[in-house]
Amino acid sequence: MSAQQITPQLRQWIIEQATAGHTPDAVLQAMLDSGWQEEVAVQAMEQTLEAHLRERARAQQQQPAEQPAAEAQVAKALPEPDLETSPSVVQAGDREVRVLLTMRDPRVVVFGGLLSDDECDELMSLAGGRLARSETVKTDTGTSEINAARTSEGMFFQRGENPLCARIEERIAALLRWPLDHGEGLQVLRYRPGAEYKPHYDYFDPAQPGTATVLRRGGQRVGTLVVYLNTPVKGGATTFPDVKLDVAPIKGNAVFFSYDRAHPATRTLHGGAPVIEGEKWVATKWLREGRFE
Ligand SMILES: O=C(O)CCC(=O)C(=O)O
Ligand SMILES: [Fe+2]
Repeated sequence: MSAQQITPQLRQWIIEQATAGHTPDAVLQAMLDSGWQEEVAVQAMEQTLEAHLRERARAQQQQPAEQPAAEAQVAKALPEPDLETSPSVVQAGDREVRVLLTMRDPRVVVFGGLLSDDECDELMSLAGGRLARSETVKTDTGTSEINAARTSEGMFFQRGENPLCARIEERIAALLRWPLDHGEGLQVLRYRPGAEYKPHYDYFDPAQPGTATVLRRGGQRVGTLVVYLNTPVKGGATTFPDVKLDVAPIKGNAVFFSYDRAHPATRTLHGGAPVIEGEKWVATKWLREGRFE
């Protein structure tokens, strides 16, 4: 076999598997199953998930820390736009963004014109060639499978990977008053007709065995910003079933929601409704409670 390269795509795939809660062993096994040389696979894992591997060694000696009861957690700082002086617009660094809707519980804010049409088009074309059907590793067998709940195709950019991503990341950091280094790289998803993302929570489930490990890198997710890169012809709303809210996917607009704890009580259950006609493209930015390096 010729020398195998550790590509950014491979590193991104490893991070996706880890953030989906799969153990390093399962991820490694999936790589070996799909033809990676063990030496290359291990090196890729180490480079990508040093903290992850350190935690695995530690986890063999100690049980993961107990999660405090949801009620016992104290209020923590969250990403939040500055809407105090004006309810209709917010200055997001280099761009003025419209505020179209705010909801207190769950905290949801819909923004208008976060990205220009040109920025949306450029982001779609940068992501286009790198889209792959979102795969996850089956925890029981360690093999890869297509996740039926998520029929979109996706890719991750590294943070600051290109000038456009860097500009958008700075804008989002200013918009939500949340440090740039507390954000994951932008994820781009494309839904074709019939594709959907069934209702889910974006925080890492404390009941999953892999979660304690995943949290070593940046801690919990505390906020999500979904930016619409195009306007599907029909379907594709972002839905919040607990509060019966549907957000229309409109090019350049974005929906933000935050969650102070990893618990359904946040009412941040949400999904991408099936696309009926045309395609739907989104860029998702997840915000962590700590530095995501
Ligand atoms: O496509 C959508 O509207 C929602 C996307 C989403 O939930 C996510 O990326 O986590
Ligand atoms: Fe989500």
